[in-house]
Amino acid sequence: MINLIKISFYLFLTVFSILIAIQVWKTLRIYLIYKKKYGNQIEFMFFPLLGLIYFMQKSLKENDDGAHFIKKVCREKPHVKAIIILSGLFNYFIAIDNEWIKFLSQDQDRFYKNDGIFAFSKMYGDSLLFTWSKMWKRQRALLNSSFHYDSLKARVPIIKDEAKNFCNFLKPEQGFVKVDMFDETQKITSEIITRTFFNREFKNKFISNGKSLTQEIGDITQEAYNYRLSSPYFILKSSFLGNTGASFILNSPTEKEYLQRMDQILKIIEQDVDQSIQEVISTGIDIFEYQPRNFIEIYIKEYLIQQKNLKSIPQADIITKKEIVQQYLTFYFAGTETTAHLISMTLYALANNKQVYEKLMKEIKENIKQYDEFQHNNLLQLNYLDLVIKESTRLYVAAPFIFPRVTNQDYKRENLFIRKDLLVMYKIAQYSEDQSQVFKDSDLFIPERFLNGKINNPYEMIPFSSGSRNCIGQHMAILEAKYILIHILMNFEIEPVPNYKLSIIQKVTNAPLDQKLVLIKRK
Ligand code: HEM
Repeated sequence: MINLIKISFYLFLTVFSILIAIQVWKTLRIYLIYKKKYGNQIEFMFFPLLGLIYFMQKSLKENDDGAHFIKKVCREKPHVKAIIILSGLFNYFIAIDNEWIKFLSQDQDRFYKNDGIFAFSKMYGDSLLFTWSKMWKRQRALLNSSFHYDSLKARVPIIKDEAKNFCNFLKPEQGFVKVDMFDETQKITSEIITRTFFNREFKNKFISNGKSLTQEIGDITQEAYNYRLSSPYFILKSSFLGNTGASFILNSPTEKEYLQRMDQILKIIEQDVDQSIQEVISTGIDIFEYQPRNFIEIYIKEYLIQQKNLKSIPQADIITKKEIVQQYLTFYFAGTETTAHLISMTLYALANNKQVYEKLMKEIKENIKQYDEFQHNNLLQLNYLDLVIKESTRLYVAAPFIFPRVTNQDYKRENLFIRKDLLVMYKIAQYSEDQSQVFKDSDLFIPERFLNGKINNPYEMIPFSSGSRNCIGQHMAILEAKYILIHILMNFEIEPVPNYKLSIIQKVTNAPLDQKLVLIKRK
């Protein structure tokens, strides 16, 4: 018996050592190939197992910004075209050269996403953010019309209505108060996404332990993201099995708990999808004539038409309820925190830049008398607000780079070569100072900078990414930000928090460590 245990142990040790040796060799090979081909045009960084997460944490600790290590390379080593971060298990190629970023954003169909959070396929895998090829094309074509000017304009009443819930607990006599800006704005952006998707509210929807459903969607996504990046067990498992394989076999107790929580969310949302399907059917209108009023009805119309004749439809074109549920989750995930980030960081910038704040208030006062009466056309007169928001997306980028991509084949275009065993990303934040006059003093908040001439290279600043997989919701995000900011600025005064130190942590999106960003008082 003891001999058997001994033999099993040595066998395990041998197999484990071989696997480690293979990974070490693969990693070393990447280093040698790229060093030989590009020399100092590539910046190499290495930390065993943790790789990227280690450098983000170090950067946060030392520079109060999880992405500072990339900014540093862009500023101090202008000859560097890409950063390769090696960990032995997951090796990243991050393009920072504008020409290379252009190539990659133009050739997005050569890459796909198969990772992001633990069990990403369960929550998000069949949705616009993560699908690729034919399925992605079909979804993008179906959803594009919902983001056109007229569709967005139709959502203004919901946006205006929700904006009024901002800090509704604050009374004028309380004076200036520190509140969690991220949380307050996220409550609004989250309801806007839900109401525009389902045409009803999720405010009073709770999961079994009493937590709100939307809070749970945010929490599980964040926890599953952190787990994917930091659990040695999952990192090791997924390096051999891929994210999807590793998420569903040999599950640890934590993984089982995550999967159960995800199941609960999916089940509740599927009930809402069923309810919406029944609502459409019960109108009695011929489905071919039905005029969808929101995202879900666009889907339901297609879904019900397909159900009449499923056999004639190619597999990739069949819409499932799972896809509809995941589409809601994706809009929620992609559109809630990011837009809340834009609004709350703009408030932070205004509180800390008095001249900008006063100039913007003057513009708002001159053009808008009453929030309730203010029309969509009034927005066109607020040119300075445009600049303020643009500057906010530049300086306080919601994400420094795109989600990692993989490719089945080595990629080559002109002098750019990417091996298929690398995870590929490109920088979307603006970091280099020497690109043009526009980006002079680029750590300062100066909305007027965009009046100082032309940006030499458009790929230097692409907060919503670029190319075919750019952000489908970017105009909606800007529209929401404008209406919500105008409401806040007309009804509240803001001031900087004394001794506040901005520290940016990289969660699924960027976020300040201390979310009580400004002092705020109801007028
Ligand atoms: C300030 C707010 C926002 C920022 C900064 C932002 C940024 C981005 C970025 C950088 C991407 C590319 C990600 C990648 O390729 O890895 C993206 C994609 C996407 N965004 Fe946004 N986003 C914002 C708001 C929104 C909103 C409001 C929605 C939906 C209502 C939305 C929905 C999406 C979707 C569905 C994709 C995937 C598009 C595709 O792959 O075809 N985003 N966003």
